[in-house]
Amino acid sequence: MENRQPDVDPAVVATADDIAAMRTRGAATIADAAAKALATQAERAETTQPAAFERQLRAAAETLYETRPTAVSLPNALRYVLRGMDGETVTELRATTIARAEEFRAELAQAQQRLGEVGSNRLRDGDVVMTHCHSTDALSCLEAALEDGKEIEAIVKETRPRKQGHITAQQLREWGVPVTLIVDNAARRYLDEADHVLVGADSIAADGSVINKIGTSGLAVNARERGVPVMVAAQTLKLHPDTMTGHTVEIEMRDETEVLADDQRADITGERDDDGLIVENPAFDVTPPRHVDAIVTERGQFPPESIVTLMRELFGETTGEPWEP
Ligand SMILES: O=P(O)(O)OC[C@H]1O[C@H](OP(=O)(O)O)[C@H](O)[C@@H]1O
Repeated sequence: MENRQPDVDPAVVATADDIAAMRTRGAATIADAAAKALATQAERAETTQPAAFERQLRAAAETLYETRPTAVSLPNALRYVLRGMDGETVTELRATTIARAEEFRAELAQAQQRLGEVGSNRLRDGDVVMTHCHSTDALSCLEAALEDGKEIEAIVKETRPRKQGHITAQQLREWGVPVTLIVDNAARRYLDEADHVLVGADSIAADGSVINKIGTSGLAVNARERGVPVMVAAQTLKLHPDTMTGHTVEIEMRDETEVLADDQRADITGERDDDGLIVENPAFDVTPPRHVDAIVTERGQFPPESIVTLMRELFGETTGEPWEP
C-alpha cells in the first residue's frame, strides 16, 4: 500500500498491507492487529505537539480503515482505541492510547472465551457440526465444548475461493476432532448428517442479518430446509452501529485472480482479447435473520431479531468515522 499519510509509521502501513492482502484475516484477528498497530503508532510518534500526535493517530486509523470494508470489527476497534486517547501532553496521550489498545486486546480475548462457553452450551455430546470458512469465534465454541468433555465431529466446507476451511480443518485436527472436508457444492448432501451449522460473522446488522463469508446465506437456506439449526458465533464487536441509522454494509469485491488465475483465463479466452468474460468475486454475503436460529455473543445468545436492543445498549445512537473526534 502506498503511504499517502506521511506521518503514519511504516509498521502501521505494513499491518494495513497485511490486512488488505489477507495475510492477516478474520474479523477478530484484524481488529486485534489494528489495535496493536495504533499502539505502535502511539509509541513511535515523533512529536512534542499534542495536536500533531492526535493527527498522526487519526491518520494511522484512516490507513488501517481503508484496507477492507466489510468487517465492522475494524472500525469498532479503531473507534474504541481512539476514544481512549486522552491528556494534555504527548506523554499523557501516548500512555492513554497504549493502555486503551492493550485493554481492547485483552477484552477481545476474554469476550471470545466467554462467547465460546455460551456457544458450547448449545452443543451436545456426540454432535456433528458443519462449518464454513474459518472463524475464531466459531472455533471458540467448539474448543469450549471439547474442554467440557463433549465428543464433537465436524464437516468442514473448504470455502472457495481462498479455502479458509483448510485452516479450520487444521485447528480441529490439532484438537483431535474427526473432520470430514467437503467441497462447498456438497454441503446440502452432508447437511443430513449435521446437527448444527456453525459460522462466524464479519458484521451483524440491526435487523439481525448476518454478513459473513460468501456462501453462508446459501448454506443457511439449505440448513433451514433440512431442519438443521444455524448458529452464528459473533462477539459484540461484530455489531455494526451504522446499520441502526439505515446504512447498509458494504460487501467487499476482491480481485478476480482469486477465482481465475491469469493462465486459467488464457485457457478460456485463447488468443482473443476477451473483455466479454467477467469474473465476479464478492467476499461476503448477507443471510437474512429468518435463516438464523441464534447469534451467540459474550453477553449470551440472542434471536437475530432482538440483536438491535443489544446494539442500542452498547453504542447508543452514535456513529461516524472512527477517526472523528
Ligand atoms: O472474527 P472471526 O470469528 O475469526 O472471523 C469472522 C469471519 O471473518 C472471516 O472473513 P475473512 O476471512 O477475513 O474474509 C470469515 O468470514 C469469518 O467467518
